[in-house]
Amino acid sequence: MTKRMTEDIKKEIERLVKELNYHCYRYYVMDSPVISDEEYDRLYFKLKELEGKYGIVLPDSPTQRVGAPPLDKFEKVRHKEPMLSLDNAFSYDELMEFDKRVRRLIGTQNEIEYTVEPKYDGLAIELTYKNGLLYKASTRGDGYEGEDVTLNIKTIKSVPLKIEGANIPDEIDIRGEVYMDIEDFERLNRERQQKGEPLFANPRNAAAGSVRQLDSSITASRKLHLACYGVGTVKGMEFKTQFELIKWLEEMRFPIPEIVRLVIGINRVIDAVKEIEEKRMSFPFETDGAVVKVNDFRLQSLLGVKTREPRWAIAYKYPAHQGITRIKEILPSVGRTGVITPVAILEPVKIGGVTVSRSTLHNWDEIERKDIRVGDFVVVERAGEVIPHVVTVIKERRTGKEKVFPMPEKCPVCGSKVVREEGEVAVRCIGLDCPAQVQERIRHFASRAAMDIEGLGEKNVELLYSKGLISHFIDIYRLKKEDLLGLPRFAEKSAQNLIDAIEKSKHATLSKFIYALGIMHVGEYAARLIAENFERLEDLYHVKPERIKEIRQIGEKIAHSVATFFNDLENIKTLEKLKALGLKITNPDFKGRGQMKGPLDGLTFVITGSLPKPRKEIEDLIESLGGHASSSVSRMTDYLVVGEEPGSKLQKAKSIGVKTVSYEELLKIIEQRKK
Ligand SMILES: NC(=O)c1ccc[n+]([C@@H]2O[C@H](COP(=O)([O-])OP(=O)(O)OC[C@H]3O[C@@H](n4cnc5c(N)ncnc54)[C@H](O)[C@@H]3O)[C@@H](O)[C@H]2O)c1
Ligand SMILES: [Zn+2]
Repeated sequence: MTKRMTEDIKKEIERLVKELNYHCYRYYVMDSPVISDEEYDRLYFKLKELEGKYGIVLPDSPTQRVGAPPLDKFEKVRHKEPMLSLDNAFSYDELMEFDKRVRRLIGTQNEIEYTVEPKYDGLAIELTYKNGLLYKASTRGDGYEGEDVTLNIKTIKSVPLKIEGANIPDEIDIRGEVYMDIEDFERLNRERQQKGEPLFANPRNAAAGSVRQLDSSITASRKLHLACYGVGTVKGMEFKTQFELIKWLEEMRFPIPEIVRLVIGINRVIDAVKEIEEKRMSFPFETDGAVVKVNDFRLQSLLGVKTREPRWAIAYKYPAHQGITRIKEILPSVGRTGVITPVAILEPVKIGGVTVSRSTLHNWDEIERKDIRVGDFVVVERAGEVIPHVVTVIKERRTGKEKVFPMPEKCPVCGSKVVREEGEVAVRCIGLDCPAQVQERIRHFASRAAMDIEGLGEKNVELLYSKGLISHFIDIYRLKKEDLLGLPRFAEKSAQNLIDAIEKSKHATLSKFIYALGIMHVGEYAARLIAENFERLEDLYHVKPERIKEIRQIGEKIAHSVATFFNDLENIKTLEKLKALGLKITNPDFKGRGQMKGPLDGLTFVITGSLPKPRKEIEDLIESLGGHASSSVSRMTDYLVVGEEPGSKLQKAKSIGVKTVSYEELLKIIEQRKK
């Protein structure tokens, strides 16, 4: 390699180190990152690769250290044993490699015993207890030295100030994660928005920011939680395994991770990793992965540590659901009810393996509150099937060229006046013949979850509408093949296909048909509930709102909207015309009128410990009476049903003020509510 090339590589490494160190500062010190974790990880791995390939490692490289040094405003605390980071695996193959490495280093062919726990996305904390009393709490800092945050940590209600029992060590350093539930994070951000304070990018930053400031009354107001999963130095006692440690922590009333699995062999590890991935969406807090640890502490010390991370553990990372990108433009989009929604067109960004290029901005109140401008860098979140949305703007990255996007005065499609009703945030086009609305209604009618007419998507609806062939969904059933032939995009075969698809759609189920009608507030789920309760379409004609409201889980708004629709004579005429055009509706979902509200309607229950009957049976009972049985305690929980040997859910429930009842009390509640 020429001298020139070596120079270039050195420069590149220096540049990466400098950039990454800036991001570490933003992330670990200021608790306010300006790039996404995925982007950070990409740069980090690039640096690591160059370092490995060319053997150039700068002393201040982020690959050589954990976190960032403590802030001067805090007293410093030296950790007796360093608090390390974790190595990452992004695939099951990488987990298998980890297992192979472990077995090779130990020198065994046998399967290894591992624990698998959710990876809490929060702030690592060390709690030192002397003679049973909480003596000091410190942050991880740079791994060797952290910040003294004892006063702040003491305000977290689930942190035991004292450990009691026959079996307690003289001194122990317990490690865990301080975190904030997603709901509380969102509430906090809403409050900050109202006060014009900067928003936190995610619950992790919010938790870290709440602990790493000097006013403990602020920490106390933040609803923080703790999950303990590890230990540093212990004097006067000995733990043999990770699982034994966790059991002891639980016994001593420390909050422990929601799930801790003890398994043998890497295949069972992968099962547990999958289990946590499935359950994590129902956790009230963020989990960004699962942590796999060699269970036996003797084997752990045999394996030892590297500069930054132990060799006996690895974090399997789940796909992220946040990313950071730039808003290229904002487009007002007119929906089928005339509501105009601002949509952000984004520079495409990969979030959890899916490319996201648009995101809803909901309404202009939201734009104003979050101060979102064209050209801004924003944190975008995509969770499950929900449409991606903007969490916050990264104002630090503004150049001054960003543009405010005003509320339109006219409908961008038909030019009609735009109104905003009293007490509503939505802006609506009031044009009766607004093509956008008409086309959206037709497109909705034909969409997969509704009448499922293949070939009648956005483009073709627009084409047929512009040719005057359809101006209402009823016209779909008047289309003839001759109408289509000769249109751009339609040849003999494609025209026949569309006609066939329309013919097929005439055999619809009532639930899909109700959904297809596009009645305000009636989504797929509500449509199904209605179909479960009304046998025939005609039974809905002139229905009273009270009758709809009797249906379990259907509220005032939907009941009113459905009744209004079916009491309108024009609408009934349309439905009759559709029948005359050959529409045949069946209702396989009908369950009879027995589906009315149950005694537990609207209540959420969680079960912990062992009860007189199998858990599944009790959950079924709750659900059959209209209640909801959930697997984890959150603020949404109404009752925690407590059996013998309850788990950590009990503590969680107590710390957030969820009511607890015994099995007998549950039965009493049911009896009382039946009256
Ligand atoms: N966006 C940015 O600018 C930026 C900057 C720096 C770092 N980062 C991100 O931070 C991460 C690296 O941070 P890190 O070094 O703190 O490592 P990490 O957060 O990936 O993993 C290590 C930590 O996991 C925690 N943890 C949670 N649950 C645990 C459990 N059950 N058992 C053991 N530990 C558990 C511990 O606090 C431990 O210190 C990367 O994902 C990176 O993307 C982002
Ligand atoms: Zn319009």
